[in-house]
Amino acid sequence: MDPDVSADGLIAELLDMGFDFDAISAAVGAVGPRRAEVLELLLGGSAPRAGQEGRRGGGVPCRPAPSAARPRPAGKGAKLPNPRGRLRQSSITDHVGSATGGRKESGREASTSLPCSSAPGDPRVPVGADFCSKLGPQSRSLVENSTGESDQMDRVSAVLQKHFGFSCLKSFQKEVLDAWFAHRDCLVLAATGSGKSLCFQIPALLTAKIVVVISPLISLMHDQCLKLANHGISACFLGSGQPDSRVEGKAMAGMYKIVYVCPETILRLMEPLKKLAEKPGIALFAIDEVHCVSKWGHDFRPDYSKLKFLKHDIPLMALTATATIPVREDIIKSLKMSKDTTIVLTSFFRPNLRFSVKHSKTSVSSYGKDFQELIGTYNASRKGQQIIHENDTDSERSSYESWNDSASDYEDENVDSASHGDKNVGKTKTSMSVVKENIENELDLYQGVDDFDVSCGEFLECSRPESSKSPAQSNQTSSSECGDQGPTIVYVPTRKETVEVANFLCKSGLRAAAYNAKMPKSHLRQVHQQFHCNDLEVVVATIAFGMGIDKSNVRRIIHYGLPQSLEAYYQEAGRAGRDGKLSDCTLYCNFFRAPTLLPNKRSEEQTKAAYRMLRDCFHYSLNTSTCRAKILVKYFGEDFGHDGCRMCDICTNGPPQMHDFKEEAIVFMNVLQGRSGGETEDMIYSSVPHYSSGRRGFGDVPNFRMVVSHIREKLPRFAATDKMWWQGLSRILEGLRYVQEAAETPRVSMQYPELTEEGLKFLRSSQSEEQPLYAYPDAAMLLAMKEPRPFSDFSEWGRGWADPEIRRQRLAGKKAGRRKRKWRSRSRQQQPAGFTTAKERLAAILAKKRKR
Ligand SMILES: Nc1ncnc2c1ncn2[C@@H]1O[C@H](COP(=O)(O)OP(=O)(O)OP(=O)(O)O)[C@@H](O)[C@H]1O
Ligand SMILES: [Mg+2]
Repeated sequence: MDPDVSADGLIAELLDMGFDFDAISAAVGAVGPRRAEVLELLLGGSAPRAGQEGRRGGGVPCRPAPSAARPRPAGKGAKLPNPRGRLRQSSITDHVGSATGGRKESGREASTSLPCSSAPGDPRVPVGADFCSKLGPQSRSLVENSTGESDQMDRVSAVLQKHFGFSCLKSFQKEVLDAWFAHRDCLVLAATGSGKSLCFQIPALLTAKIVVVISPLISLMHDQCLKLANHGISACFLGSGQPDSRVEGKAMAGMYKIVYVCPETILRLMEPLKKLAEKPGIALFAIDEVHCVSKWGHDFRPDYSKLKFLKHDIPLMALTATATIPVREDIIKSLKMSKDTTIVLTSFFRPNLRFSVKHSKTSVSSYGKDFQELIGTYNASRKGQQIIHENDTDSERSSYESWNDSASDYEDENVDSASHGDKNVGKTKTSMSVVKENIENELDLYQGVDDFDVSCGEFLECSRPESSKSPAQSNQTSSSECGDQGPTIVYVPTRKETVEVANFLCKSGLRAAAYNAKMPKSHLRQVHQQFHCNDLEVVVATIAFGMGIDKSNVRRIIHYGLPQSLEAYYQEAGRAGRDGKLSDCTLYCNFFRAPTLLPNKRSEEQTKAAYRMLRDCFHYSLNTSTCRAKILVKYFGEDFGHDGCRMCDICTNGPPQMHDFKEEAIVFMNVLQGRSGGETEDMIYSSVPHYSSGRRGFGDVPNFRMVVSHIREKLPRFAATDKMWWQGLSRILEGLRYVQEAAETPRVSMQYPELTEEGLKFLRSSQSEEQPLYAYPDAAMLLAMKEPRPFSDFSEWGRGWADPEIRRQRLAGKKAGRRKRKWRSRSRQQQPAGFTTAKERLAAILAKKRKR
């Protein structure tokens, strides 16, 4: 049992995990501030206690993770090899030499003690033994002659068939292995799900040396180790959270064929690694998800950038599916990869992924509408099974049972500009800043690998559990528990939302679970396992459940809220359809709310890059005319050969009608230029409120809101136009290079638009020429046109808002009103026994703390 902790500390921790305050207070009230019990209550009694692998009642039995929580003690032979010298580059002759004669010395037999069998396809055959019998003395000249090449491929094929059950390598995998055989560094840029892992796993089977894999997430390392163990390959992962220090010792003694290490840990392991390079030798350093090396990448991890020391005499293999061209250049530079590095580049296009984007407030109030289809899909596929959502006492009900339905509170605090329009600009802004602060605190970021430490990390090779199946089939076959629908991953931006959405889906009868970095490790481990066993229909996760996760039958990826970059989006979408079957990737986002959320710790340079990535992502969602797949692969520098994917919402629905924006463009640009809107003489630059205030040091450059307000006020025919519509126009004009952002750190939406030379030229020529300016309206413009909002309200509200006194009054009124509503709605709810006491107790604790 977890030790008792202080109540407020516990509350803070649980809030961090994303649980609702009221649910926490009720749970604490019921069982006292005891972490394990409170967690168990919040997780609906399903979370196993530390070290205990459990499963939810009624679910299909899952195979327990082999040795996941049961590290074996180190064997007697687990001594560190003789420390001598620096890392020396291995060569193919070394590999073969070791394979032929070095097996005994390696000390690895302690863990590869399974009998050598000549039965074809037996995964338990020690690979080195098989090679030596096959290759004999000729093996030393493998690189030099063509016979050698075919021998290499024979060996690869044998290993591939035996351990992985695949009949042949993909051509890019062959190229990568060729580079490794030729002892060259290699940068592998290949689509998600294309099979990059195999490129560094196979070398471990072709030599008696060790492959060291640097990987950013322990959940990912866990995933791969588990699979390798099932394929008869010993592996382990090392992290600073590794509870069993013996695993590290054994790994550094060469007892596992593949050692996964997080970048933080490898820096600490330099000395033991040198010894390992001496004996039994390191065949390869692989850096998976290598985009984390680059600070221009979406998941920059500072410790990755310290990996350049790996550039010793051992080949480097760096792999990623989501690196833009600048990121690739940065990777090569940061890792000091050699000049003759082989770059293996495949198409990033995933032809079986069907992309679409939908507008949604993405708040509690829209769950019902947005998840209706998903709920219907699973419920329909489980015809005959009882749908649970009406039965509160059912044992399979939500694992995130919350005692309050705080939807109304939530909505109060998340005023949505889409529904209230510009007249609520000020109101929205205040709420947004509150929300922003909360969300920033709740964002899951890969700051430390410990967050994701979900297992003990030793995976000894074992015979295949489902021997009749090929490993390639093993996670496709038992999808009956997900109906025939395959599981879904819902990605949400915050930890709180993981709990809220999972709770909602559970109440609707789905087998759903939340996953975020702050949740207890035992719970994360269980979710992982249930997901892989097809025991869960939906995992609602933050980015913590993203990179590298390989499950073949994921049929749907739903992003409920905008991701922070297109790289992250494509990476997460890439979890779908890894079996090649048609799968859906749907992004729900609020077209009316430009995202503003950025990671907390960042330099100015990173802030700019983060805004740029966020902007690209927002523009992707607003696109109405270009094939989604085309935009995505183009983002990664690929020229999309086809017209379109013929599957995404754009390809199937077609673009909207083009519109001639010339008139509006001239009005907008004239105002930017400080001239009249073209009609009324008094509509001059200086009359725009705050125009010449020089706010934030942008001199006379106008604020976007004021420009729009000015246009609407002065030109009655534009009175009903929406600011978002004008933002859309500014995006079109920015695309044409007629306007640009004057702010030094451009946000997602334009804030301080200014005319460019091109724009001036256009304005001049527009007076004489009749040329139209045809363009496709974007999704926000289309929506704004569908729901026009009158100007007068905005004008009054906006003006009032500009007055500090009025603003103070309004804010005070709004706060009081919100508090009142929240209190009323809470007291209306029926609280379970003990709630009042718990609340009082908590209030007293918090008050006491505050006093101190
Ligand atoms: N030669 C092959 N033939 C058939 N299937 C293969 C082959 N190589 C790999 N696969 C399968 O492809 C799937 C995806 O592999 P893997 O996880 O290595 O992809 P990845 O490229 O690393 O993707 P991501 O970028 O998302 O991490 C795996 O289930 C693997 O078994
Ligand atoms: Mg991978």
